[in-house]
Amino acid sequence: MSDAHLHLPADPTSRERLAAFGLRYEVVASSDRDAYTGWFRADARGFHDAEPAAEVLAQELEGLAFRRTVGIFDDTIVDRGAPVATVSSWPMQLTVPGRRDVTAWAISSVTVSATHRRRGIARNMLEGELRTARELGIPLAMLTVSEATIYGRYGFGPANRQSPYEVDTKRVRWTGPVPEGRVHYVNRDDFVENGPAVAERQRLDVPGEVERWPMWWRRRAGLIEPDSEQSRRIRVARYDDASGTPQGFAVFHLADMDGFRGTVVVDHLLSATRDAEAALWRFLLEQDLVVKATADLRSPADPLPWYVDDVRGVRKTDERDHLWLRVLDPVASLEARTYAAAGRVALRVADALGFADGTVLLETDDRGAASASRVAEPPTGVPTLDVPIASLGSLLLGGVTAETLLRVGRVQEATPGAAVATDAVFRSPVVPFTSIWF
Ligand SMILES: CC(=O)SCCNC(=O)CCNC(=O)[C@H](O)C(C)(C)COP(=O)(O)OP(=O)(O)OC[C@H]1O[C@@H](n2cnc3c(N)ncnc32)[C@H](O)[C@@H]1OP(=O)(O)O
Repeated sequence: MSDAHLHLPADPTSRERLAAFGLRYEVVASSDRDAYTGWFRADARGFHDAEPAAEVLAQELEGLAFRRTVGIFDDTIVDRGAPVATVSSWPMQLTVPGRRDVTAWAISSVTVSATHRRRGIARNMLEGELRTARELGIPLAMLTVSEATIYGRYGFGPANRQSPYEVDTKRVRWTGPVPEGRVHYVNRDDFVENGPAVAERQRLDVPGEVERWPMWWRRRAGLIEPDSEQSRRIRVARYDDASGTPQGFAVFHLADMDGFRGTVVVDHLLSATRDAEAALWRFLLEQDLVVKATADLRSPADPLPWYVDDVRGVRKTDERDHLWLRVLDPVASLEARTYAAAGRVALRVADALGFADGTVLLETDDRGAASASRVAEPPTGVPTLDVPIASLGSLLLGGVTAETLLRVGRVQEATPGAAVATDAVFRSPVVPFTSIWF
């Protein structure tokens, strides 16, 4: 990863606009320990988290230094060391249909202090982020969100969904495959050591998957505060294939153990092969002294119900938006993925912020390769769809059809049948999913 994003100054347009309200908008360098610490304190406060413990803070200061951290400062407040707004961002690979990836601008830690809300600070920060990404030549931005009502106004559209599951483990019997490899208990360090290679083999399988960073592994394994009660509860099981290569991990803990009728809480299940996925689920569902298994953050298309005899023993307890995408360069974003069929479609993109406004002609061949170009007008006879920028983000990974967006008024047909023609090209066989928060 280049570190150009760490050195680019804060976006001048937002800097000027925020200065008019007496606010300083600045990149906080990780080398400036006091300011950097203040930024992390403000970030935690913005999400109503506890003040970070010293040992956690020390690790965050090192482990998240690959991110660009931006703060907005109000020099008139008492606690001037902490910014009144935070955002962090970095380039990260995003998988798109066709087992390909594209560099996207990941945005995280968006907070505005409770004392400074609803006066346009987030708007300036987000618009600044988008201009920064463009300045760096990055074709799209992405985030996982706390609320679904915040980011549409900046041109982000929901691109995939996530679900938690609950299994009545006494009710179901495993009917899925029983692979040849083995499940082993391993210590938590093993997940940090061998997990990244497994994730790297899995990443391109599913559109919407993203890269992970070293601290993610340590946090997931409970190694940030290894001696806390919560961390000590974490167990890790690894699946090795018949040749002994690690192909998957289940990170889990046991809850509600009173009366020996516990719950297996699956914190993360990672698998590079179908065998690993099946073996790990079987291991988790067949625990003794347990009556329930729960797993948060799984794909709404997870095969879990199909592994067991009584499909009603597996319940999807919710389903909601997860990854949101904001296309900045429609040509590069559309050309990054492959397509289901040969075809020509014109997309008249409306983008109030101007990044992607205009018409793009997408031409795909029968191998799925695409070329996209900006055109003044859609060529005669080419199916043409009017696409607000947020809807382009929703369509990109194939997580929703143009036909659905047409029904609900989130795209319009400029030529009759354009939605069906778009879907014929955009259709993707793998339901997009992002298996982490960032
Ligand atoms: C990727 C991530 O980090 S997701 C995490 C987002 N952050 C959080 O959830 C932490 C708690 N919330 C906050 O810190 C703040 O409320 C923020 C960052 C969401 C918004 O900050 P503000 O500075 O108050 O937003 P700002 O004043 O710029 O408002 C911009 C617009 O968003 C709207 N808006 C702001 N927050 C919300 C919200 N939570 N729900 C719905 N609309 C909102 C405003 O009404 C305004 O609308 P308009 O464009 O129609 O005028």
